[in-house]
Amino acid sequence: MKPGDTFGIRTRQQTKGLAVIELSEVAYSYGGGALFSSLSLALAPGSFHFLTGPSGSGKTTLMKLLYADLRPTSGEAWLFDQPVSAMGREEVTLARRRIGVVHQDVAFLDHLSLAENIGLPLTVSGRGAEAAQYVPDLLAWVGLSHRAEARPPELSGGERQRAALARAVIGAPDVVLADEPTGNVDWAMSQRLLTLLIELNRMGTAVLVATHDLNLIRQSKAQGVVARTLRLKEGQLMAAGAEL
Ligand SMILES: Nc1ncnc2c1ncn2[C@@H]1O[C@H](COP(=O)(O)OP(=O)(O)OP(=O)(O)O)[C@@H](O)[C@H]1O
Repeated sequence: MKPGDTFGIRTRQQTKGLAVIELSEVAYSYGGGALFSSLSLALAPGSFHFLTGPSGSGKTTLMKLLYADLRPTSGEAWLFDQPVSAMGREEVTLARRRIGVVHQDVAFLDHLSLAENIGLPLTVSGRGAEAAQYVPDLLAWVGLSHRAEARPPELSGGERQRAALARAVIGAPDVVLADEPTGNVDWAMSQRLLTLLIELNRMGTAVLVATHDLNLIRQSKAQGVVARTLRLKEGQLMAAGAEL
């Protein structure tokens, strides 16, 4: 596969309606040199991607472009078939409700309980009744029912990561973007998180996981996941190969 290839994801015209999120020949710079000059990637509904690459290669930046936290310097990003360049703040906010993000540095509101934190994406949008309905199920799904009333500072690293995943999916997103979701946890916990992500994907959610952990990617294959692994290096996105 050549650098710059779009991984079978063709051109924008051919993919219209086939991607939940798409980047088309996107460039990005923080102000110095270009981090990316022409990146293309489309996440099909229900797809599973891993994103690897050396530290500083731009994985977090790429994820921010995928949920329109950053806007491309040139090229176009599409959220659910809408070009981000034509979207106002309100439209981006609405589109983001369909995207669950698990950040590298998980942040919670420390004065709220874990249950309240998980329900927050719904309660802030006036859907408190739904939060009350779904939070217990989500706590059970991630194995944290017994920690519902705990404050975030009391949680272990693995508990925080699982809670972050529960919070990311409470709005039933079409796609989940997880940045190093297993960064600070041991192998058993990272397998548990991977299993949760696989379950989500089997229910139809598109998933993209940025990770340094090649064992995690191998493990997903052992669990029968059909995942595409991309490697970001020197501004180029390539299919990862031999090392897996
Ligand atoms: N807000 C910012 N302003 C300026 N430069 C930034 C900013 N955020 C990131 N960078 C730089 O952009 C490059 C890519 O950073 P990014 O965090 O996207 O990489 P990464 O692959 O996610 O790294 P890691 O694996 O270490 O988390 C790095 O050189 C980083 O220093």
